[in-house]
Amino acid sequence: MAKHRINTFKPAKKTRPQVHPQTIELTIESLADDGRGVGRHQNKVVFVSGALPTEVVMAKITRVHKRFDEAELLELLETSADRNDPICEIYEQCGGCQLQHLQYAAQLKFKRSKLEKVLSANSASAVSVAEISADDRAYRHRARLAYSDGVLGFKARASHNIIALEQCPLLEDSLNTTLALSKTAIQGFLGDKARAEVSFTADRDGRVAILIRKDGYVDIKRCEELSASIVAPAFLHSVIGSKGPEWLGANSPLQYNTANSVALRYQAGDFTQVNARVNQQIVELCLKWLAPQAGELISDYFCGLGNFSLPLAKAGAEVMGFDAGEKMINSANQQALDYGLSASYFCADLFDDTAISIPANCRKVILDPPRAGAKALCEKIAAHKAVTHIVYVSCDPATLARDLAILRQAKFKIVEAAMADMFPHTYHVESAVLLQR
Ligand SMILES: C[S@@+](CC[C@H](N)C(=O)[O-])C[C@H]1O[C@@H](n2cnc3c(N)ncnc32)[C@H](O)[C@@H]1O
Repeated sequence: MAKHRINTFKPAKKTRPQVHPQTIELTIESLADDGRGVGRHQNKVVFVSGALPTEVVMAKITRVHKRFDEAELLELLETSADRNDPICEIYEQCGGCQLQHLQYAAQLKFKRSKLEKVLSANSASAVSVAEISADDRAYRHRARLAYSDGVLGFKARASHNIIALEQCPLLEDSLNTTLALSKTAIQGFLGDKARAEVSFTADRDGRVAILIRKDGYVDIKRCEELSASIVAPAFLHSVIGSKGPEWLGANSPLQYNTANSVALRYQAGDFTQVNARVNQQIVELCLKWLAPQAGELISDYFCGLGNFSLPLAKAGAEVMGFDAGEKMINSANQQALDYGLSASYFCADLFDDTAISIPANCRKVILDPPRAGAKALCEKIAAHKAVTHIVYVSCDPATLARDLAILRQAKFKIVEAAMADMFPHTYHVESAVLLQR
């Protein structure tokens, strides 16, 4: 008798999450984009914060993912020759810096290699990378601190907690002095319950504007009292509440120098480049690359206050600038008038391709987008036959790589490149690339 075949389908056993040993030993092979060491354990990638290439470490797995694990450094068994003592006491806890344990020269090499990878992915490995850097300390002319539960400081590493800040070696001296002299008054003003963001901005003349954005209403009388207690040359610029009125106190404009003897006037809250010395060098390089001719039209996308285009106009070009920040556009137009320059600025959302305009007679373009890059704009430029020169200033190698690929499809070639260390001791990479067709 034929036996019936019984289909004994058994559901596959659920695979259990792999049990990881808590503590592992591994060799670090490279640095990830966010500055963590990358090693392998049982063929799986492990990111270890604080570990450097060539080091052998003991690490504790803290998070398990499908394709990689994350781990905390427990002990260094072999130490890299590039290891450094951090320059800040709270480096291990603070979320502001990621590379203080790496010698500064090696940080520059790491950042340069990130740009080189972008270039080689875009068939431009033969293009050499110029380097722009300045002091690796006291370089920040502005800082945005968080305030919660009575604590004023930077966000902690991998957490929403706030680390109380006394001094930061990356801040310009005037910011550290202001922090020391006004912290208690600001804490008294905000109390224990409020959550707020407190920004300090130092201008080229050493004045420091304090801008507070806080939960809830703004008590005008208490703002006046706080303003009176701030020690000059610092001053309370404004206090902005999430509900109700703003206190616009001493909001006279600040100034910082860009290139070509142009001083940008700005308000606390406007976008300014964090590192004025590095910024000046980048603007000078971009001016050299674009070689503005008298009367020729150059468009500046994501122009902010006109950091690139006012110096270009001063060099003789006619410029048009575009940015989403309405206040900055108004300010750029006013400064063009004050300097008697041929520059006009327009408000536009440059992520919306229907809002992007490229003038018909525009051969040269500069763009300086935020980290999200400029995909819609690059697609427009690619299709615009008149454009022959592009300077792309980027703060994110990943979106730069994506956008360069779009431009390459439209026959643009990368001819120059520079890595600018705008943010020493952090993993952020600023770069500029010149393309031509
Ligand atoms: C990296 S900053 C560069 C500003 C200026 N080029 C400079 O050097 O000071 C990026 C600029 O992009 C602007 N921005 C951000 N999102 C935008 C958008 N969707 N459309 C237009 N501009 C935008 C910001 O207002 C900011 O001014």
